[in-house]
Amino acid sequence: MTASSHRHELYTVEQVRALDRRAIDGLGIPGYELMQRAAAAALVCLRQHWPQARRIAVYCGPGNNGGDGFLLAALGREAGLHADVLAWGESRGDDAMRARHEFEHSGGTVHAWREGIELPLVDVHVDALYGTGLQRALTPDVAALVRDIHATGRPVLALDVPSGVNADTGDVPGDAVQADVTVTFIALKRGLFTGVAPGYVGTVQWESLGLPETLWQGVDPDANLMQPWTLPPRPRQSHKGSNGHVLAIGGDHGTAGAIRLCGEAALRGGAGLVSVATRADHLTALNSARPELMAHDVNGPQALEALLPRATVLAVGPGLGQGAWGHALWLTALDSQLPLVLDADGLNLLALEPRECTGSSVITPHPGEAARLLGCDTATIGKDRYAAVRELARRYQAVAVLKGAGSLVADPQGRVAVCPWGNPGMATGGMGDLLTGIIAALLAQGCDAWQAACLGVSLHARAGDLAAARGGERGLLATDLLEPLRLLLNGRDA
Ligand SMILES: NC(=O)C1=CN([C@@H]2O[C@H](COP(=O)(O)OP(=O)(O)OC[C@H]3O[C@@H](n4cnc5c(N)ncnc54)[C@H](O)[C@@H]3O)[C@@H](O)[C@H]2O)[C@H](O)CC1
Ligand SMILES: [K+]
Repeated sequence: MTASSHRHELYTVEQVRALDRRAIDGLGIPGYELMQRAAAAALVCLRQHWPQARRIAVYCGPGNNGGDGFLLAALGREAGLHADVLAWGESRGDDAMRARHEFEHSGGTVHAWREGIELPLVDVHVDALYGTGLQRALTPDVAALVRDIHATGRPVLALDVPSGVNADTGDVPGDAVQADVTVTFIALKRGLFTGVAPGYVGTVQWESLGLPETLWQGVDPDANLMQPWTLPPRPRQSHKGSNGHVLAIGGDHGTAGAIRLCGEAALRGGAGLVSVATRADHLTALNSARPELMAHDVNGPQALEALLPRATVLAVGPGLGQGAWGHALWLTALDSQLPLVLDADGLNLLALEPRECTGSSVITPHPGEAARLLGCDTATIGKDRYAAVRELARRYQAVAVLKGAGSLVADPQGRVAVCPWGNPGMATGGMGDLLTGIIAALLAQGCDAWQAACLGVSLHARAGDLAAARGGERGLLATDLLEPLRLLLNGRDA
């Protein structure tokens, strides 16, 4: 493996510290050398992104993140940049203090930052306040500094982690630096890619600090970033029966749209046949809107059971409701032991009547549904999305998709994949119904639950990015994703 193969691997802070230790104790590279390499890599990154920058301000915190900042400022001065350094708190630790002294001995001046002082007018602000050592919300004074930095309107380069972001979970307990670029060292921290963190990191640039491959031997990443991929082209002799039959179940009175979106997404996702089991009063609308869907009036479990023999995959929940009708269909679907995707009210019913799912099942909760499924509040889910998605998969013995910025996929064995695509325009009604249909379609085409969930989440999010790139995020509708989805599914997005 080359170092670049770590570009998609995500690690916990504890693992990164272990890699740190391995470099220092195992490879004999002093911690200070790592700091020097981090500073040099950060300066290269700064010059790449802002080649015209002449003046920088570096805000140094008390630990080694601050140490990186002092050395970056010293190197910047050597390279002809004007570097203002403002330090918050006394430097702790030999390396950080040594770095501060190196900056001062190079002729630099460290200004003690205190609340209310005027920030220097610069081209780029460098955030070297906190990195992986952040343990709690920023103190009010540092939070005020962060707001002052944002108020200047000048770009921000964050060293290793934007200060205020929990590098392990992606949670931001208070304020945090809003970076344009985050240059992160040695390994990608998993917290940079999920929860609220994606809104703070800007462009993430990974720097290996030139450490040898041996460093990573025996250290398995905690999670992996999804990469663009799609299904291989269809065999020429395909026929509609060879790509499965999705049966979408839902659409109680007044919520026909959800199950229609799910059914249509299953068609666009490549399923050979798609049927919809729903209320009688929706059939006309469904047939006229999308005649390729086979719409069935099911008034109860018996009517649904009559449809099951022809189905290969179930999509259960969009618009299902939690009344007697929906509950009876939900129970029949789960008892069928067919591969299934559970979403929306299908998940709310599961939270009320918890049970393990069959082998090939995928559950797709947003944070609120996840909270109900785990018996906690939504804030707890956001505090550690990795723990939440792993618990969902374990408890329900299904592949779990925890939706939201940086959607996560976990299997019951604890494997986790992170989606690096998607945008705020996708936070609108119907997007979840689409995802359910896409995942069902991929199951119907032979993907196992893990593949179907990962590919479905990535295609859905990439389609959302393509659609937003065309017309903007505001006003993005679920149906806007259907055409880009088809392009991506067929590898035609380039
Ligand atoms: N392996 C690598 O990736 C390298 C990491 N380097 C840099 O070192 C930091 C980690 O340094 P550390 O001293 O452990 O912690 P921080 O500098 O992030 O934090 C400083 C210190 O502050 C205290 N603290 C934590 N949270 C708060 C808070 N909310 N309020 C006040 N004080 C707080 C705590 O005691 C911390 O220890 C890493 O990010 C990299 O930038 C190496 O230099 C290069 C290789
Ligand atoms: K930082």
